[in-house]
Amino acid sequence: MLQLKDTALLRHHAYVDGQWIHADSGDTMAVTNPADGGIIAHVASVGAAETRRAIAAAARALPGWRGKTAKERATILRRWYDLILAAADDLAVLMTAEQGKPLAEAKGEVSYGASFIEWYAEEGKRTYGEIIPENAPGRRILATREPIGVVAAITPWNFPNAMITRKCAPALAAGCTVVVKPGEDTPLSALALAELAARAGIPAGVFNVLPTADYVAVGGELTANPVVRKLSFTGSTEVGKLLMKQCADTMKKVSFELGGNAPFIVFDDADLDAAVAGAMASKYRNTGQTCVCANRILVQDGVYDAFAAKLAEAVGKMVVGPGLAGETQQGPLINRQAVEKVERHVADAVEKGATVLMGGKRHALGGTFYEPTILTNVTADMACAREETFGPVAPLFRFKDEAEAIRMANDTQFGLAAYFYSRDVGRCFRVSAALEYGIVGVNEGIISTEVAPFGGVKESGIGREGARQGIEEYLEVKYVCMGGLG
Ligand SMILES: NC(=O)c1ccc[n+]([C@@H]2O[C@H](COP(=O)([O-])OP(=O)(O)OC[C@H]3O[C@@H](n4cnc5c(N)ncnc54)[C@H](O)[C@@H]3O)[C@@H](O)[C@H]2O)c1
Ligand SMILES: O=C[C@H](O)CS(=O)(=O)O
Repeated sequence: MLQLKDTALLRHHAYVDGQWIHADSGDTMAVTNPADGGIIAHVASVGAAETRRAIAAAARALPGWRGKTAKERATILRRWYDLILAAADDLAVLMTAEQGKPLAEAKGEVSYGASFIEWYAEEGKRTYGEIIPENAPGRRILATREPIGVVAAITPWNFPNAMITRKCAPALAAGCTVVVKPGEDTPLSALALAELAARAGIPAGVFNVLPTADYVAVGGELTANPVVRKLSFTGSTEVGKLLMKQCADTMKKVSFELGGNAPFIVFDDADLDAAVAGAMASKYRNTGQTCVCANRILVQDGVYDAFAAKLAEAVGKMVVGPGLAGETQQGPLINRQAVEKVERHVADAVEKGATVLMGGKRHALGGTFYEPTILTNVTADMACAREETFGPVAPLFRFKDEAEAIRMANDTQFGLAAYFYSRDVGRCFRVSAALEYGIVGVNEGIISTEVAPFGGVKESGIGREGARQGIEEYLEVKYVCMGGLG
């Protein structure tokens, strides 16, 4: 049984139009703890009909919500922010229980997620328009920014709190209303956010949450319903492509935060201890299950052996265990399929000539636990070079010079995050300019923050979240030509 201070945060129903509702069919889905496979809760699993009602509720709530001043919306969002921080311990326990990440990481995610609400409560007051010098006498030319309307948000399991607030905070601040479909593995974090939104005074219909195992039906309604004017999706590139096609018939505005294949480059002029610390943070965060995890570690020949030895020493100290256990630094993978993908990548690499320096097999804890792993002598023909492993595997590649490092780093259809370590300032500017990615960490392994524009290029996505840019995704520009002014 989950140990919560505020048991009302554990919700089992969908949240539609300010009401907690069962699925029309009575269907529920089990939410399991990846650490032990135990069932934490049974949650309503809704379908297309409930989705239509949620969209209709969001449409009804839109005039009242967009009709508030940005300051009035900011006051309510600020209350939501304060309530989330006050409930951080419970929100972290819920998150670790359903997703598996270590409790310390879960607490970090709650703060990170809340930071978007704090940031956009203020940004909503700055959605300035323009008065443009008229092109003819008797006119005033205005360009205003207006909320796009009803927004659909579809979010993943790996950051079950922050991926929701990173979308909903700018959307709500801009005056939009939102219908959220969270990942089916992790609905509890989303439903707890809905409970706190209600307590904060976010009006009925403004923020709706649809837990479901039938994501095809719910997603199908969200992408086909003409009342929905915007889809914001975070998840795999494969699903992103499908949803983009489904949105085409109603010409929705879309933004996508998709898969990655991050290179992590270590030049021979790098501070190797800093590079190891950065690699540990980037690679093994959330057991390697983040879109910006280092997926390929490229090390220049002259420092390859020294870096590998230092990394192995650090990895060997990691504590693997259930996320709720205090000392845990690496938890379980989300499910059996995730473990099987990691096993497939390791087996493929070894078969093609890679060496297992550390780990390389399921952890003695069983279940979905996997040993933190380092592979050496990895080459571009291996699956882990082309696909997102999404697990605790650090594949080390060799390169000779800067030109080869850049060519290897860019040799992918993905373009979300890239990292490199160097103490040569000229190299830092050259390489960050040459890397085909939306995000570049220079001598930094953790780069995500609400103040910066987060997003990918190529097949890693469209649009940005966070920063000034993040609210633009939920606004439309209206040009008003005011004539007859004499
Ligand atoms: N770029 C980012 O910011 C970011 C953040 C987190 C995760 N991701 C990516 O997400 C992937 C892992 O997350 P995941 O396994 O949840 O991804 P996923 O694409 O399988 O699922 C993401 C969401 O889409 C829903 N979904 C899946 N198929 C659908 C369909 N046919 N119709 C409607 N909805 C559907 C799921 O229920 C879930 O809510 C990785 O590729 C990771 O890189 C990217
Ligand atoms: O997994 C994707 C998330 O966007 C990672 S982060 O928390 O934004 O770094």
